[in-house]
Amino acid sequence: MASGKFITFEGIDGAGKSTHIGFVADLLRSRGLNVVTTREPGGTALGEALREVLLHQKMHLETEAMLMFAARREHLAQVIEPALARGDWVISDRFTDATFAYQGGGRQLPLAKLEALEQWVHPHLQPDLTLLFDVPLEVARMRLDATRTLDKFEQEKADFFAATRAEYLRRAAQFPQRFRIIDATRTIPEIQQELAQIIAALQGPAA
Ligand SMILES: Nc1ncnc2c1ncn2[C@@H]1O[C@H](COP(=O)(O)OP(=O)(O)OP(=O)(O)O)[C@@H](O)[C@H]1O
Ligand SMILES: Cc1cn([C@H]2C[C@H](O)[C@@H](COP(=O)(O)O)O2)c(=O)[nH]c1=O
Repeated sequence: MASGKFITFEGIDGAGKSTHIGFVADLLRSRGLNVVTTREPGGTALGEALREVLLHQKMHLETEAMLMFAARREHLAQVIEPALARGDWVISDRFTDATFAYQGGGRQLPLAKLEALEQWVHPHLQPDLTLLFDVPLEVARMRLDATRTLDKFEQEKADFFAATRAEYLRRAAQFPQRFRIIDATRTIPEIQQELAQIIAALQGPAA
């Protein structure tokens, strides 16, 4: 059986990552692949309940980081690991890079503490491909303001998002083999054209 791959979408709030998940999933499905789309925090009943708490309640920053990993543990056990074991492809709207970027960069939690949690929760699994949707803060803010009521993270100030974006970019430089930085200031069709090329290269020649 062909083995599925694990693709994650990352970026600061409003960068535009969620807009493209359906497009990439449809591309893969059009090639006959089984695709599971999911998100973090969330993806399971417990994860979605934790998401409500995480996105709307104030808490100690270490509690926040540990709850992100608790939701992830359940997500891995119930959704991600079984899907990959079946040979399905998994697309997740955020994964552990988000914890490093938001709790490590934005909230300034020591990265060593997050590395310890990562080692505990998924010592042997990393995404095959991480698409980092990158935009300047002002662009992200404008896109968010246009659309919705802001949650706890989206209400953070510019310096929080500057630190979050910087940590994403630092990780992209640290793990160049799995990260692709997408210039998300471009139009949606331009971005989709690049995504199609990246996915084709990841998948290899059509059968
Ligand atoms: N390339 C683009 N150009 C213009 N508008 C865009 C672009 N990409 C997304 N948008 C719009 O920006 C808004 C935010 O997009 P989206 O929800 O995909 O962002 P996101 O990065 O997933 O945000 P969050 O992480 O907060 O969910 C939406 O209204 C979407 O239609
Ligand atoms: C996984 C994860 C997420 N977050 C933050 C990032 C976003 O502000 C929200 C999720 O909302 P989205 O609109 O679905 O992207 O949660 C975080 O701080 N740490 C994490 O590990």
